[in-house]
Amino acid sequence: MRASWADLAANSAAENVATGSSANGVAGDSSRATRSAYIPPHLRNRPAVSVPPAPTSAAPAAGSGQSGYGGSSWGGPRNDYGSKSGYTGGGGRGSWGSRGGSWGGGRDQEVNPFADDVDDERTFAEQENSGINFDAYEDIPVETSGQNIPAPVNTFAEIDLGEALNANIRRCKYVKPTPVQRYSIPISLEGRDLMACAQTGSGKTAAFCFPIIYGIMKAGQQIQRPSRCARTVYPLALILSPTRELSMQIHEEARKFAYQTGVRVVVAYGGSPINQQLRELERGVDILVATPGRLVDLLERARVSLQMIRYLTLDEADRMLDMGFEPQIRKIVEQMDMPPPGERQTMLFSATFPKEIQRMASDFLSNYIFLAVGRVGSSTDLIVQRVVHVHDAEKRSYLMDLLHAQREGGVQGKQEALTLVFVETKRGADSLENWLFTNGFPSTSIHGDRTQQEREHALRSFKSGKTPILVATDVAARGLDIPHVAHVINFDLPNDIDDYVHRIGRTGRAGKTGLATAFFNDSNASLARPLADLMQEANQEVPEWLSAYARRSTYSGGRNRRSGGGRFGGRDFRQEGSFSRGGGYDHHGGGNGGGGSGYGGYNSGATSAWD
Ligand SMILES: Nc1ncnc2c1ncn2[C@@H]1O[C@H](COP(=O)(O)OP(=O)(O)OP(=O)(O)O)[C@@H](O)[C@H]1O
Repeated sequence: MRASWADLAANSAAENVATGSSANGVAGDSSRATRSAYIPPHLRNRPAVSVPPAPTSAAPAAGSGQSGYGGSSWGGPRNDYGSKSGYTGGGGRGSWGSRGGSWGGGRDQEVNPFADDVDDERTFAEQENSGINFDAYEDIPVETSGQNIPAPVNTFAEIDLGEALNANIRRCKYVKPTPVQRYSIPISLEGRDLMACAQTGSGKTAAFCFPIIYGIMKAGQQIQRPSRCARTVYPLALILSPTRELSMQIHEEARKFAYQTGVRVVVAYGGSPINQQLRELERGVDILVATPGRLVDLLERARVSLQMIRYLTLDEADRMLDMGFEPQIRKIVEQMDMPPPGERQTMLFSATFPKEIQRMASDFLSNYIFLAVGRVGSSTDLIVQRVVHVHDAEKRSYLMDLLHAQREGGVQGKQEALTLVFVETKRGADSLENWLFTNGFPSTSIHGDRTQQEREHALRSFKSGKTPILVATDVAARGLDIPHVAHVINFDLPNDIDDYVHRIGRTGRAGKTGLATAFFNDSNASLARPLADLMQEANQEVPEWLSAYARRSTYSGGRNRRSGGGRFGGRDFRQEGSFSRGGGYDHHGGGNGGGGSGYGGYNSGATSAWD
């Protein structure tokens, strides 16, 4: 068993144990409550109609006559909390308590989730999102397949998401939808099930959050939840992700999108005190973001019921249905009280979708649309990939050279740039972090043997630039959206090419450019061919020695057959003759159309980098 899988196994195991450790960074951040009155600089002097400022006092927006949803008089979805919750509905914008707020008397104030953005602005001069290079997305290949596929949109204005959500989109400084958003939001708004495969850093989180938030806002009062006997809560949407940090991140993003919409988002993940999470749940939950282990714990304690789930999202869905997580996911989705496919809406998202996983995932879906959004198919590809031949014994000194060069010249001119170094084992991470530190490179590490507090502290320290080098196992490979990661170094390469795709995707996000360097030697020979192919498809320079490795490697199939081929991280397995369900379906190639060779099968029995 590889240590990187052990990381996750450790997570899972820990999720079933309520630790006695003190409050973690997410929930225990007392400074946030006091920041709710602060209006960040980028929101000052804006006309109120364009971006409603954060509330500055306990006086709620609810009852102001403004509707949080499109102008209708929507009373908010909170019908299972009654007077106990302190939420009074009555206006479009429900308000919940800040974390420290008292929940029995009066109406609590919803904490402004945009307040933290100010910290980023102070640390890094460059601001995100508004400067996104959308031209790079113009020639992106897109494929959709399935029946009656809704048309894509070009602008957010074409989609009716309601004023409150639109205001949050503006607060996030999203000017245009990204390609995956252009296609998937109309599909999801029509209530269709979806399997979406789109490149790393292309905005999948918003793509699944917007329709869920809108759907809950729209359903509003019509949703009748069971009366709250005992202390069971009934979320309407469930978003599952494989790691604690990713769940925390999705929660933070979703809270921004749901700000002042009346939709309440709560997170539950292992390694931090369950009682605190239970308290948050008791205050009401519409959207529950969770890791599987902690959710199973909550379900077994009957503190959460899935009976009212209308929306189910698996982020990093291929990972969630991989061997490690599949039993837990099946338990949650098929063996508890969740409505079956067809009665709930199911959305699966990832940057990679092996065909065998697609086949398994189709159990969870009903008449779904497959969406593949490819990489940018030109030399403007956002991540520059380099691979260097380095023997194990020389890796440290090579790394040192790279870091010195980076310090002197900056990566792509960015002095403040962050560097993420992936290693194979937890011990290897500790050892490399220590070595870097003693050699004058402030660094930290994240892996499954560190406590949750240590992991969160490490991530904060890295994000802030205090320790601009993060040594990580695969626990940090998926989903984490850390601005200013300019360089990803695969000190140890993974066994699985899809893991490589996710790792390098920690840079070059949201239209920005990034650099990925891989240390390759004989022990990585099995990766030579898929790596050379991937680099070639992305218009990267493939060194002659790597091509020679690739030619020599006997191609045995298995996990390293990339399922997407060409410019996609995955293509609809139903396109293959073997698919027999459901009859005919439409198939559209968008952008530059299809193309790509496609590797065909995927051997679920093969070991992955997570094992
Ligand atoms: N329409 C948009 N305009 C500008 N920025 C956007 C837009 N949508 C999302 N973003 C930003 O793009 C970044 C990447 O988004 P996100 O983390 O959702 O990517 P992802 O596709 O889920 O990546 P991964 O596959 O690595 O999980 C985030 O910082 C997000 O705020």
